[in-house]
This record gives sequence, C-alpha cells and structure tokens, in this order.
Amino acid sequence: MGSEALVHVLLVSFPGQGHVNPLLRLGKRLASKGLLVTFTTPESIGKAMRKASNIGEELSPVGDGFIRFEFFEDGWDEDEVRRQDLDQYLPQLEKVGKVLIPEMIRRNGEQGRPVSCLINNPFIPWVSDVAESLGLPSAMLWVQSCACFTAYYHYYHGLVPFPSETAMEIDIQLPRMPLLKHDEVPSFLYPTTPYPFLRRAIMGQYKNLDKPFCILMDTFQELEHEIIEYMSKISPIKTVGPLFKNPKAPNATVKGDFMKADDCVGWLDSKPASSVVYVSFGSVVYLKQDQWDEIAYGLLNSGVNFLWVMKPPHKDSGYELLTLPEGFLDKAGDKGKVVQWSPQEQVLAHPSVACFVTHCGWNSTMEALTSGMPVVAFPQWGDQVTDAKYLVDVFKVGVRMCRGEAENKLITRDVVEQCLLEATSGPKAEEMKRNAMKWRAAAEASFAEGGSSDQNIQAFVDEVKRRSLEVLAASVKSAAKGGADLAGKVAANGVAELKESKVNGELQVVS
Ligand SMILES: O=c1ccn([C@@H]2O[C@H](COP(=O)(O)OP(=O)(O)O)[C@@H](O)[C@H]2O)c(=O)[nH]1
Ligand SMILES: O=C(O[C@@H]1O[C@H](CO)[C@@H](O)[C@H](O)[C@H]1O)c1ccc(O)c(O)c1
Repeated sequence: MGSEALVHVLLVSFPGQGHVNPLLRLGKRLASKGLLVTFTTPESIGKAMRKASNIGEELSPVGDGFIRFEFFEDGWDEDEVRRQDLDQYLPQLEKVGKVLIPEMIRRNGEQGRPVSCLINNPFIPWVSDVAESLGLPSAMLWVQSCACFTAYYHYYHGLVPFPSETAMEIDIQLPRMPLLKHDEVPSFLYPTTPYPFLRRAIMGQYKNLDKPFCILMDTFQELEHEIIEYMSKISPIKTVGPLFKNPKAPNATVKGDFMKADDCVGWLDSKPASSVVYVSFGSVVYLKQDQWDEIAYGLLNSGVNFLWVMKPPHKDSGYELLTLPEGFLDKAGDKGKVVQWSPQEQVLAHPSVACFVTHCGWNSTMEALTSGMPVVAFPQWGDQVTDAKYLVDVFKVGVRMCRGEAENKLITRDVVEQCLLEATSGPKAEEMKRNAMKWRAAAEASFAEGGSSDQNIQAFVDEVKRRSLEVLAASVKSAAKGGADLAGKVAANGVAELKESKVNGELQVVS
C-alpha cells in the first residue's frame, strides 16, 4: 500500500526539545500503526533538526506507516532575538501559524494527502482553533505528568488554594495526590515565578481544553494510576507512554535532536557495569557558575566515573558560557567525560550507567523510569519540582539533591558527593535500583502489544480513521453541492470510496 492511501495526521509542535521529542515519538507510534504522519514545527528549529538528525525530504517508513517533515517559516529573520522571549514569540507563532498551517493542509490535500486530524503539544493551543475552522478533529499531546496536568487544571479552575502573595508557604492537597509542599507544585504557579510567561502559555492551553477530542499523555496507567483514573472522569485523557519506546519499530532512525550527539557510547563501553554517573540538566535549564563548580568538585571528590552534559547556551539567551574549574579535566582523567549533547536514550540504557543526576524534566523522568535507572533529583522550575517529589517520595527511585531554583540555595560539593555516594552504593542504592527495575517492567508491559498504552494508541488510531471518514464525507458533500466530480477524487485518495446512493440520493462512504 502506498503512503497516499493512508489516513494522514498533521503534528504541530512547539519548537522546544522537550516538546518535539515526545510529539515526534507519538508520530512514530502512530505511523507504526499504519498512519501517514507529517511533523511540522518552525523552520528555525527544522534547520537545526535537519543538520543534527536523520531528517530528509523523503518519506520515512515506520512500521506499517510513514513519517515525513514539513517546516513553516515563523515570519522572523534567522537571527531574531525575540524568539527567546515567549511573551513575544508565542503570539507571533499564532499569527503566522493560523495562516500557514491551513495553507499546508490545503497543499497536502491538493497533493493527494488530505489531512484528517491535527495534534499539537502545549503552548500552541491555537492549533485546535485551526482544526475547528477547517472542520477537522484535533487532539493534544500533554508532555508532562498527569499529576502536573491535574495541578494546572485545579489552578486554572480555582478549585483549591495555591501559594499566593499573602500565603506563600501553604501545603496543597489535590485529589488522589500526595500532599504537596508549596515548593512541590509546578513552580510557574508561584506568584513569584520569574517565568510568568510560561504560566500564561500553559493557561492558554487550558483555555482551549474543550476543543481537542482527546488529550494524549506521555505517562502510563500503572505509574499514575489513581490520578489518571480521577482525571479521566473530568477530561478525555488517554495515556500512551512511555512514547520513546516503539515495539513495532524499535530501530526507527528518525530523531528530532537539535544538536548532534557526541559519541560517548565507546567510552561507556570501556567502563565497568554500574560505575558511571550520568549528569544532564536537559535542553533549557542553565545553572549558575558557582553551582556548576560545586557539582564539578562533588563529582571529583566522590571518585565516581561520570558522563556530564555541558550544553552551550543559546547565543541569545543572555547566559554566560559556563566553564569547568581549572585543571578539572586533567584531575578527572579517564574517570570523566564531558560532552555538549548526549544520545540520552542510549546512555540511560547502557549497563555501565549507575544513576542519573537530572533536572527532572518529564521526558528525562520517563526515560529514566523506563530504563530502570535510579536518579539524583536536581529540579529547577516548572514541572521539574513536582516530578522530583514523585521520583523521590512516590516512585521511590531517587535521592533529592535540591528543592528547586526558588530556594536560591547553593548546593555544596559535600552535598553533591554525599548524594552521589548514596545513589551508587549501599542499601539505599540497591533499593532504588530494585524499584527502578519494577517501573521498567511496568513501563514495558504498558507499551508492549496489548498493554494499556498500546491499547490506547490503537483506540486513538481507530478513532482518527473513523473520524477521517466523517471528514471526507462532509467535504465531499459540501464540494458536491458545488457540482464537482468528487467521488472520483476521493477514490484517487484511496482512503475510501464515495458513491451516490441509489436509494436516497445521498453520498455514502464505502470503505
Ligand atoms: O544531552 C542530552 C540531553 C537531553 N536529551 C533529550 O532531551 C530531552 C529533554 O527533555 P526533558 O523534558 O527531560 O527536559 P527539557 O529539555 O525539556 O527541560 C529528553 O528527551 C532527553 O533524552 C538528549 O537527548 N541529550
Ligand atoms: O521545553 C521547555 O520546557 C521543558 O518542557 C518539558 C515538557 O513540558 C518539561 O518537562 C521540562 O521540565 C521543561 O524544561 C521550554 C521551556 C521554556 C522555553 O522558553 C522553551 O523554549 C522550552
């Protein structure tokens, strides 16, 4: 069967690594179940993705379907610094996206690939407005935990008290969740957050939450059982995680990294089993120089092997380039490796890696749990502080190294060393590894064929196919009014055939 015969879904992503990764992974899962998937995000990121990853013009087969890429211009010059300011960039994306995405959809239709459904991730809720205006169904992929989804939901609807200027240090009790201390709720909800634009971005998604027919989530039933059960009664959520595993296409090479990963697997191969600490703070968090120095000395003093990701800051971010203490690399010798970007999935699956010092972004959290990898939690802001709470106190796979940026506390080298030792040797380390392996088994069961997430993805694919026939019937009906010979056109698209019923004169879909 050619790609033109498949139901076509358009995925529109906010241009952040932590957003592109899960949406692209969803795209691969949908493709592997027989859909044609087009992935789009602004060209500014498309350019980086093409350079760093294996992305070409052509269709890539994934399982029973295909994935392809089309990027769109955001209307700003290549070097525009305002892209770093979401308060300016998000309205710009909305303005151009509302014009260019419908054009992209029209073009695809003319080229024999009519789009049947749109899927977006948070920060760009206008995608469901575009879908609605074109009479297309839409879905949203939530790229954080269900616990965070619940916290934002209760904040948006004013259902429970959250920290406020007059009562900052209150505990927060959300249904079916552990009691959260004030600094364990997603930090964009603090009145004092330095990132109010991220709160606005997320609230924008909640404002539009009634438009998508389904909210897909990169989590799994067994991981957040109670809260998923609770929220499912309120919102049409479907768990589909962990998305980074794809049993039907385990070797799919399509990736969406913005930076080429440095080679470090050979170095890991040379190290004994469970001897390396992997340190990475994701794609956005950038620590201060004094904190970086303390981590460096903590790593050296602990005597562990380490692989440390030290990504360069974006040129317009305003961050100073971090440096390593003088003589650091010499002192570390072959015990340490510093890279700019790592192939994190491979690193976390590597037998030499003992634990992961992480900022607790949700992708890193899911990747760690699914890889059976204990963590040292070093959250900074947003969902990271809530994820850290869950990793340490609920999933019981982590040691806590800090409470978040809001605490404004320098974590000293002694604390770093102590946490590293606790997470790599002794009874606590063994217990965390056992728990992590339990989560890995549960994650595997959920994405395996017939598992909870696999069933939800299959049900979603079936629903998209069913709705695609409705979309087709509606468009044929409206075009037929204009006298076009559409039955033939639809048949050429191969999705379904439409015939005029001899009985009642209406157009009918014949699959
Ligand atoms: O050196 C690195 C650091 C991060 N990542 C990937 O980048 C994503 C980061 O997402 P996360 O939600 O953890 O954090 P964010 O970058 O959004 O803060 C994850 O999929 C990681 O696997 C990677 O491939 N190499
Ligand atoms: O990608 C950005 O934020 C990250 O998003 C992840 C998924 O929501 C989350 O788990 C992680 O903790 C976040 O760091 C991002 C944030 C702000 C910004 O200006 C960006 O360009 C990207």
